[in-house]
Amino acid sequence: MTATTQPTTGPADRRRPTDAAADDETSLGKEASRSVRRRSMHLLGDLLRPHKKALAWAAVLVVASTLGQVAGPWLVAVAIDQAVPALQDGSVTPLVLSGAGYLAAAVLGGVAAGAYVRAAARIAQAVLLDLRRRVFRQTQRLSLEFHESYTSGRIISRQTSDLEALRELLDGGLTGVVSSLLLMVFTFVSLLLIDWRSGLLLALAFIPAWLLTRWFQRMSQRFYREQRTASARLIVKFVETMTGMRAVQAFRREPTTEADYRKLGEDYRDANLQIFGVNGRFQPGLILIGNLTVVAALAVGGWRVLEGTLAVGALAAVLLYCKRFFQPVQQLGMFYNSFQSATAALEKVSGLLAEEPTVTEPADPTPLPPADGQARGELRLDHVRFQYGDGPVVLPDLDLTIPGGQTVAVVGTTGAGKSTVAKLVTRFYDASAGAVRLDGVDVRDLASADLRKAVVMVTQEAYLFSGSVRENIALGRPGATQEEIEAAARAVGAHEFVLDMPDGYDTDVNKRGGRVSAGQRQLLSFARAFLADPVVLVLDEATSSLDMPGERLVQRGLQTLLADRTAIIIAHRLSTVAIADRVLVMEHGRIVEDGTPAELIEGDGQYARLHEAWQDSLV
Ligand SMILES: Nc1ncnc2c1ncn2[C@@H]1O[C@H](COP(=O)(O)OP(=O)(O)OP(=O)(O)O)[C@@H](O)[C@H]1O
Repeated sequence: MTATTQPTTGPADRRRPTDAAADDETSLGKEASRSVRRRSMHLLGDLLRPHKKALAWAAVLVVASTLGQVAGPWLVAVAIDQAVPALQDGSVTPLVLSGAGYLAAAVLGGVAAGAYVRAAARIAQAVLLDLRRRVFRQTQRLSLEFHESYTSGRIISRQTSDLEALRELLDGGLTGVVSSLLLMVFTFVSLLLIDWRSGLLLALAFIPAWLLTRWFQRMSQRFYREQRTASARLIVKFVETMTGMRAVQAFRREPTTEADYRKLGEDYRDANLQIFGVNGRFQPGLILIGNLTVVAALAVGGWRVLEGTLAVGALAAVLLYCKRFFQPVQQLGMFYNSFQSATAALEKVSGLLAEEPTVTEPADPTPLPPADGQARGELRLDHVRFQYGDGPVVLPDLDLTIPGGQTVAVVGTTGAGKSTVAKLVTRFYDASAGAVRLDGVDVRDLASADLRKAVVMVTQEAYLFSGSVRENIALGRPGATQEEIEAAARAVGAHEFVLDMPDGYDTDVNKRGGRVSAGQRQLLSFARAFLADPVVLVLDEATSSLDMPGERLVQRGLQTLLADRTAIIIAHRLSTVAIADRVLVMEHGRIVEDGTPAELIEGDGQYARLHEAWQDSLV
């Protein structure tokens, strides 16, 4: 399909506002923002559900490691306030016990922290693998309509940079966030238990820290969205330019594309700078609040020690706790960055995953009538009306019957709707009204496997997958034997040049058929279609990229391919039209002429004029 590999712009972009289309918005409304968040959370829940047990184990480990950490200052307080005085009284045991306790807490904390990191990593990797697969499966599942509006660059950025952002968060960030949060809570509770007045002081200091964090959250959420959008646009531009490199160079578009790319690169840089600007205020702000709190705790605590209302050891523990409390806050701030970027990524990925195919599989498919010696492959377009999304009507009312076995050539001015007819017959799109029927069965009622077997489309692009020539032909019928593959290649006239290739049928065609000419690529795709042996064949502009000798070669292959099956050929080349039983001339979505090539040439319509001009061009 041309459309799946070439990003479209223009009309496609103003069509159906897809769920995923929202991902280009940088500032969403409140309601939209909430629904996007709900959608992301739902996806996250869905991804984590299979790991419930592992998550519970990780939670046990993180609690154990945090307990190990907060026990330290408390044991210091015990040592100073109780063990040291006991030592002065001649008893060593309390000091030995608190020392041993400190050691045990440190070992427990360390071992549990290590096990937690490993457990969390296992969950994270499993979730990422699951998500990667889901995104890939989804992009294949979605209809052509989606791919024509959601550029391939955007899908690439979903699968790469967005999943990368999630990986960064899950790999390290999330582990850190959870243990940091827990450490803060445990530290605060321990402080309250040791000296509730200092606890209140800390709670007071937490107010400006909280306000600062909220400000940071708001700003960075916006800037991270902008950053991700800017990064996606940059990738889209890059992919578009690379996939359309021929057109870029042919039309000397390099300066324009470079200017566009530079502008997008600058936008990306600016978005990043904004993030750093916010970070640059948030981090030092928190450090300042943390240090001021320690100073205040020391001043108040020192005074109370002098007064005799606070023990020296308790003061030491208070100071350690105050200092420690703000360490995770800082860490949280740092993790918050990757958290933000991962949330934005998750929003976009969940948008993609929430898309539903517009062409759906019937719940209760109708089988095609069995072949009973009668000609099969009758196509009927029953008062078909069609428009792309909510765009203008492309086909107002197309009523057409193509008897089984007939070869129909469709010609007409550009934009007349010829390719649209092909897309409806192959059910890449569904009619907006009316129906397309194959042997009397509405194509919407056919199982997609049956439809794909019965109707095959060969496009101008004749896409070859990386792999051998054999594999590429065999795509027509998986499991075909070497003899069948060769027979198909022979039938369409591809066998000879395949044998001339370095490894014959085992030659790797490389990506996009780099080693074969356009005509040869076309013949290989004919062989693939021949092997598939469909009842209906649709050829979209199949010969338009060929030179004359190449065309003659393809022409012969084409005739073999068309024999005994219904065929719709959308062609600009009148040489292809000549082999058709019937010609349809289309204009503005309507059939304006319908007849055999000879009849139309005899007449004085559009086709006669086209044919005359073509004849003149040949002399
Ligand atoms: N994916 C799409 N989204 C929105 N509009 C589309 C899409 N594809 C085609 N159109 C519009 O539908 C109309 C018919 O297009 P179509 O491709 O069927 O014409 P065509 O006769 O095959 O033209 P050509 O000979 O140039 O290939 C055009 O106006 C085109 O702009």
